[in-house]
Formats: sequence, structure tokens, C-alpha cells
Amino acid sequence: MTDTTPSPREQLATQLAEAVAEALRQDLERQARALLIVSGGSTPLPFFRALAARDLPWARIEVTLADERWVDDAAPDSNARLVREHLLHGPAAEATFVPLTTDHETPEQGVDEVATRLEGLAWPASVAVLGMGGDGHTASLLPDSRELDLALTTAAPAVAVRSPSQPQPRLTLSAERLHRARRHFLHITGEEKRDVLARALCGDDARELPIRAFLACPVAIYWAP
Ligand SMILES: O=C1O[C@H](COP(=O)(O)O)[C@@H](O)[C@H](O)[C@H]1O
Repeated sequence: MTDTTPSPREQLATQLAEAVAEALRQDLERQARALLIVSGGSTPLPFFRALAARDLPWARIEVTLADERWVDDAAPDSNARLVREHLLHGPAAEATFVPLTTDHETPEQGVDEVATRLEGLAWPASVAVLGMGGDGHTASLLPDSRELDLALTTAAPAVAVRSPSQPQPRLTLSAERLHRARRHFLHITGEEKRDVLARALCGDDARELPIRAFLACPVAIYWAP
């Protein structure tokens, strides 16, 4: 017989989708629109699929990203592509998705247009679902980027980022803007990320491990092996 038990990562994604959906429902009882910030990368895919299946008033929900690579939105490494392909399905296709790229050649040229777009959203966000890389980065607050200090301290909503460890330039929501969410969830999987998180919890220098900027939010940690 085939084992149909969901994997721990699928169970985690379902639990996270339930928590995010409940937060959106609660806020939409009191306000006309609600904003959801999601992360890119590979971890959120089962969460996107689980959330898309939730019964929500999607037409009143705005979705944007914590960060984006400055690539065409059909490129394999575009976070917008992941959101479009895995979250904005069925009833969830009625959500308003606000991407973080423009037609400009570089994020430095496009950042003001993205900032204007972001200012028009329903702040404070209901939820920010953060991810984390093995180097302790979250969004594109990258430990080796020249712009990390700026992104951690500026009041601007978005920052253009370049980093020797990343093949493409990126655009990230600033730490200040990511803090403007009523609830923060950290979604990570695997032993390596658990160890990085454990290390981050033992210190306070966000320049070394940028995820530290959110560990006192408070943040609800969703982890599975
Ligand atoms: O570059 C990125 O990495 C992190 C984590 O990605 P994952 O593939 O390890 O899940 C992600 O949170 C961030 O949004 C993304 O752009």
C-alpha cells in the first residue's frame, strides 16, 4: 500500500498556512484590505500551495515579497514567478500581487518606483513570512552585501542590494518595513538551518547573521527536519 502520510515539511506548510489564513481572517474582520508579505526561495512552495487552498476573501488580500532577484519575472529564479505559479491559483488568483521589479535595467534605477508601489499597500502588514538562508540572511539582508547597514537602518521601504555571494543584483524590503507587520513567522527546514538559527539566538549582531534583526519581534518559528 502507498503511504499517503504527509511529510513533516508538508505538515509544517499546512500548519503555517492555517496560522497565516487565520491572521488574515482576523484582520479582514476589522479592515477592508490586508497585506501578506511572503519570501522566495525553495522552502515556501508547499506553504504557497497549502495557503492557496484556504477559503479566504482573496480579492481583499494584497501579496508582496520580502525580496526579489533583479531578473525577468519569467526567469527560473524569480520569486514573483514562484508566487504566481504556486500561490495565485484558483480563488487565490483574485489576490492583488505587487511585484518588486520594474522595467528598469538595475534595481538602483527601479527602487523608487517599487517604493512608491509599496507605500500604497495596506500597512501594517497582517503577516510577514520570513525565510532564512544558510548564511543567516533573511529577505535579501545579505551578510556580505555593501548595502546591509543601509537595509538594516533606513526608513525607506526598499533597498537595492548587490553581494559577491549572489549571481544577480536584488531588491529587498528594508528591516524597518519588514518590522511593520503585526505578526512574523519564520519558515525554515533542515538541520543546517536549525543550527544557524540556534547560533543566531545566542547573539545580537544582525550584521553577522541578519535574521537576528527579527528574533525579538516576536517571531513564531516553523521548523521541520
Ligand atoms: O535568497 C533567498 O533565500 C532565502 C531562503 O531560501 P531557501 O531556498 O533556502 O528557502 C529566502 O528567504 C529569500 O526570500 C530568498 O530570496
